[in-house]
Amino acid sequence: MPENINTTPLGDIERELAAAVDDRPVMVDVDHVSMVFNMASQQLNSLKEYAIALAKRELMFKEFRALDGVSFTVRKGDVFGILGTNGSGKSTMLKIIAGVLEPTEGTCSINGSIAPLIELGAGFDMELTARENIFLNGALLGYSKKFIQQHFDEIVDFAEVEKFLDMPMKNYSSGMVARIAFAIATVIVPEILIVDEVLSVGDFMFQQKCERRITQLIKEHDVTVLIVSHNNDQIERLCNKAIWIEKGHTRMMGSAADVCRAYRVLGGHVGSAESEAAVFSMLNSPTRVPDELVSSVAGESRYGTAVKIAEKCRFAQGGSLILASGDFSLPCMSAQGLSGMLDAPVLLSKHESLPDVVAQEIASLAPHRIVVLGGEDVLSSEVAEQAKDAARDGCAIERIDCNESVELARLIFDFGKRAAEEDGVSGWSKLAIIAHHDCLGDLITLSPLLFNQHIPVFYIRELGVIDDATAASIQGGDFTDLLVLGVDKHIPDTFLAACAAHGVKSERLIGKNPYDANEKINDLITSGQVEGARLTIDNLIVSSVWNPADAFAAGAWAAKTDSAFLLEDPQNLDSVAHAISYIKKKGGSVKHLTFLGDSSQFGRLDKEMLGKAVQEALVDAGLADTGAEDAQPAETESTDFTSTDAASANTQENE
Ligand SMILES: Nc1ncnc2c1ncn2[C@@H]1O[C@H](COP(=O)(O)OP(=O)(O)OP(=O)(O)O)[C@@H](O)[C@H]1O
Repeated sequence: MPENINTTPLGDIERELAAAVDDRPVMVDVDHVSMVFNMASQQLNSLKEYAIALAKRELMFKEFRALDGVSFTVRKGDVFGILGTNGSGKSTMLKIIAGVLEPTEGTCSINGSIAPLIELGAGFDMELTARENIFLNGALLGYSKKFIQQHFDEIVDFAEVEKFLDMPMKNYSSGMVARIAFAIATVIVPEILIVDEVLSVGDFMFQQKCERRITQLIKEHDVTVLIVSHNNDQIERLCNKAIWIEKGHTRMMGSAADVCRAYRVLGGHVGSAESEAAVFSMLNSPTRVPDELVSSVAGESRYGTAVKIAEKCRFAQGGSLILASGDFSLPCMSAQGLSGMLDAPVLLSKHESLPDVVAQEIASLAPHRIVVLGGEDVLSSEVAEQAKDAARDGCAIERIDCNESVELARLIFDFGKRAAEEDGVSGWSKLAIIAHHDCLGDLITLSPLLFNQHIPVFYIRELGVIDDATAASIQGGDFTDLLVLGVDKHIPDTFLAACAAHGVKSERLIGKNPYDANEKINDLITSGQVEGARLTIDNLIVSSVWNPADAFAAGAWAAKTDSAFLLEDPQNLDSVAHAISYIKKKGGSVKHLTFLGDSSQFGRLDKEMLGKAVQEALVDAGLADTGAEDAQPAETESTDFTSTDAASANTQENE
């Protein structure tokens, strides 16, 4: 678990505690419970070492506070969820409620019979068969032998283990153990059912069966249930109330929907307390996001995404096409300027074979020329063949034959120079970029400018080392300006001085962190500082820092749709808070968001939060209504954040 995880309360815990008072009987009353474990402070490798240390009175203990002053009340019929990241104290809390542990401070009162499903297999002897264990475990839970005999078939039926009854339980999977444990514990109708772990180890079908049984116990018998689960959706589905415990502290308490919502966005995520407060406040803002404000573009893979992007760009048929490897980012970034010069889409391929979706797009674009970026090690000759087969007859394959990114970038520049002369198109910009390999995010952010202004990108070989051929290309008279992505140790001042001697002015672009650099570059793009270019930002293309490959080929699309890139790490609250404040700072100029990638990159709430920031900025700028009368509670909000086509509407508008 990250160390810098926040533990301060979110929302008003006292108010929630007061609000919890109603007429239903209190079944579980947890009052300022703390649990302190004593742990040996030095590492002892054997019992012998332990005994010696104890005898010598050298054994030092340090206290570990697994729970710190936690209070809550569970009333009859409540289904109460406990959320928290690993090691936050959830199981300890349930063990205290089940009477397995005595709290160090505070009290825990229980009113009714409990069926605890806490430590799976705790009541089983793994050497015995399942049949024997059903009796053993039943006895431990206080059931008579006769009662078990009467309910034996019911338990076996529910657990679906009939065929394995006479097999020792040591051969059972954890899911099968969970099935039997759940079946035994719920064969009687307890007043309080405690469910830990069980719902997360069984398979999906069994989990659903357990959920149905729990729902039945609640509806038909008014059973009170406490559930610990890592599965947010499960807690939200089953529970009416929830508490979020983090490192033993209560972070939030309230309706399961509210707590799960906050946990989804903030739980286990790192970031400063200020960032978290900003994100939490946006999460709770009642602003309604109009459907058309947010869309997504996602193919089934990076190859499919690049195709979708190319489709949105509406490139003319019969032109040029650039084929790059989906595994190497640097050539893709170097290709953005060439892509702009030739008005050619960049499509991505695997090394050994051309993905079908790419072959189809090549067929539909019917290019007269395909520029293959890289040698045999980058894209195999089979790929080049398959691309040629997919294209129309007579399509020329021109390979820039080099397997190494630094040299390949330089050769792309040479290729562009020749192509501009031969095709009579406007050639390279007077501005070049030199970058350190780790500046991928910066290059993605720059890619609309690279496309729009035909800017080449060169790379350094290693820390402080610039190839002679690269230096010669930069200083050879084609450029007047150099944008430097990297600090002195990457690209030394001595090199910049040599460039100046050749009439090439340089400027370094350095951000405090990737998000700051992202903002600085977007400011540069929109400032008009780069000669001939003042791009506007209507649309922000939000790309996950974890999956930049989706953005490898998106420069053309961004340039053609007045878009800029916003790089975000949805699990890093500093990044999310930065994105929110950046959008707000743009003061209504951003009118649309397009998220790159599927729901594994950005969840519904991630999209909703940035969508709210855009909408609020538009309202503040007088460009949109508050929509206050439409505002709906968050959980019933109707916005569908999965639509994928607002961006293509956007493309049409802008073309
Ligand atoms: N008997 C014990 N002695 C010492 N430390 C303990 C003991 N039981 C639990 N802990 C510690 O207390 C903390 C809370 O543990 P607990 O099992 O309650 O967390 P949890 O939220 O249920 O975690 P998980 O989601 O991983 O199951 C952990 O750091 C754990 O190592």
